[in-house]
Amino acid sequence: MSMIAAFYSGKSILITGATGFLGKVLMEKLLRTSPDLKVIYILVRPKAGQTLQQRIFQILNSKLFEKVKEVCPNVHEKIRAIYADLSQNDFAISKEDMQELLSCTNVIFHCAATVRFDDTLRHAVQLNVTATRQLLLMASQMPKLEVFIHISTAYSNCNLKHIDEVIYPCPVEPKKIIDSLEWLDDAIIEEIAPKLIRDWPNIYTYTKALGEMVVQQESRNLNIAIIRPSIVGATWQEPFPGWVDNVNGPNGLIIAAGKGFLRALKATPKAVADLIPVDTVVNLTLAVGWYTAVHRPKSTLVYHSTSGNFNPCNWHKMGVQVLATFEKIPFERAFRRPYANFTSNNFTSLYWNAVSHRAPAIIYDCYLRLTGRKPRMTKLMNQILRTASMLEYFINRSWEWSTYNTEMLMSELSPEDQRVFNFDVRQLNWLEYIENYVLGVKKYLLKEDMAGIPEAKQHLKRLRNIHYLFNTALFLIVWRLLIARSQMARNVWFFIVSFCYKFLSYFRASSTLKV
Ligand SMILES: CCCCCCCCCCCCCCCCCCCCCCCCCC(=O)SCCNC(=O)CCNC(=O)[C@H](O)C(C)(C)COP(=O)(O)OP(=O)(O)OC[C@H]1O[C@@H](n2cnc3c(N)ncnc32)[C@H](O)[C@@H]1OP(=O)(O)O
Ligand SMILES: NC(=O)C1=CN([C@@H]2O[C@H](COP(=O)(O)OP(=O)(O)OC[C@H]3O[C@@H](n4cnc5c(N)ncnc54)[C@H](OP(=O)(O)O)[C@@H]3O)[C@@H](O)[C@H]2O)C=CC1
Repeated sequence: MSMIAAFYSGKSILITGATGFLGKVLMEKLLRTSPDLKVIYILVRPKAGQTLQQRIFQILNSKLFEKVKEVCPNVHEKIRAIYADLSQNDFAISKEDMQELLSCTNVIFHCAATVRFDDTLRHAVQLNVTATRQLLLMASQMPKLEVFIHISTAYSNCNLKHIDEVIYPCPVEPKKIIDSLEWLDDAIIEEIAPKLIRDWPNIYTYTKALGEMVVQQESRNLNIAIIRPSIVGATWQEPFPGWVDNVNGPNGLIIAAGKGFLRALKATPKAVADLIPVDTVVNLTLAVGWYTAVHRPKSTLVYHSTSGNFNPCNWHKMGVQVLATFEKIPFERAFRRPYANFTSNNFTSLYWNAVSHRAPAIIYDCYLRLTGRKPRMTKLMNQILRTASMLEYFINRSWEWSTYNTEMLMSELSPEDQRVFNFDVRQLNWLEYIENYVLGVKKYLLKEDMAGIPEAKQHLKRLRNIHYLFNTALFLIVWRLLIARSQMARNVWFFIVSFCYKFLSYFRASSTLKV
């Protein structure tokens, strides 16, 4: 019997961010491995015209939850959705709901965050710092609480090269920032933001670092642990390989490359691509929840959920495998044939952007205009290039994350727990994982049918022919223009023609001799 699964049985568990990528996989694994847990409270807000109930219904009826229903048929009864907006005071939770949460919760998983790199400082602080503080305050009023797990990011200290499993202080106290945001107006906040974030690459990583500091300062006598995942990718094994559901991180770029929009990326090929499958992060998170509740470490432990020092893969290897998978399982209706170049050189990157990205977009938009349609490619290309430039920081550097706590925990697990809650990425086969990842992007994000693969391959062949035709025509036009204007070009042309003629004559003569 798994000790971890047994620990969660009969428990009332509160999850924030349960509608997000990580939160869904966490909820799924909990319900599948501990179907007799008491209840999972999830703090949800209505979104995109959907009520709370509609959102939960959609999640629980998705493919991700198919396996759960086999072991936990009453899965709908196990989930209790509570209306909450984490950017509001007291999370806008009703008094009755708050009372229930305070009196019943045994375990908290705090996953909610704004993960946008370009969010406003005010909103990012509200979500990633103030809401964390508020949740800790709530936690301190929960008599039955056994453990509080805070999900941070391995990049919260990405201004350092070597990162230990400790909480690093930020130059400005989170409390001071929270207080000043109360009276400063938005324009001033945006003006001071770059000065505040200093050598952090964006507001997201900076506010996640502040969030960790808040956890340390407000921990009181709570039993807390922090998980720091690196770049969270599609599922590796559970509940099935390749599941993914949003365009964050590598996902959007894989789509852009597979559809032939993105053909070059400013990346350092040898830099470590520190991807970590989402199910690995979830397994570690659940194991940490159990360990922290049962062993009650004296201080707040930080666990790195990274792959680089266990089983490193670099961007070159990853890119090559992504491209190889596009050959086997192409995406439908590609704009151009998938091809990608990683370059770390600024000039080359500018060149590729002009020639491989902007020029084809402009030509295609001209074609759309001429055929009476609305141009859209330049706008889309600008969006992709903006996204790629926001991710550049992370694909041009390598970090070293120490993993003492993660390794210690691995050795504390029973063989059964090591199997059921496997977070040992040494066993991960990158080539297989990336192939499943790309397949998952096609199936679950793009919702493309596998039956369309032959047609997609045909489409790519047509694009290749168009490409050859275009290049030949371009070459002939340029050459014709050159010959018309330059004596030098004419000389070269006559030299080539006479050389070919002589070669052919010699070849003919020697073949006649043999006969
Ligand atoms: C020789 C060999 C060579 C071989 C070469 C082979 C090459 C093969 C190539 C293959 C590539 C394989 C390797 C890839 C490298 C991956 C690097 C990953 C690094 C990740 C680091 C993460 C570290 C930290 C991890 C963490 O700790 S946290 C998680 C990370 N957090 C994020 O990733 C949020 C980012 N995002 C935003 O920050 C905002 O999204 C924002 C972008 C500002 C837009 O913002 P905005 O312009 O306002 O646009 P939106 O309104 O958001 O969206 C407007 C429209 O664009 C869509 N769209 C939103 N996003 C994205 C996105 N990404 N990608 C695409 N589309 C997106 C959205 O669907 C909407 O479409 P629509 O609905 O209009 O149709
Ligand atoms: N994805 C990654 O690569 C990495 C993620 N992380 C961390 O993991 C955690 C989860 O990330 P991930 O699942 O990818 O992110 P998502 O963006 O997929 O999910 C974010 C979750 O937070 C919720 N949320 C955001 N704002 C509010 C609000 N005002 N009120 C209530 N809920 C809110 C979202 O709800 P809604 O659905 O309503 O928007 C959603 O459930 C985060 O803490 C992130 O920092 C760390 C490293 C890497």
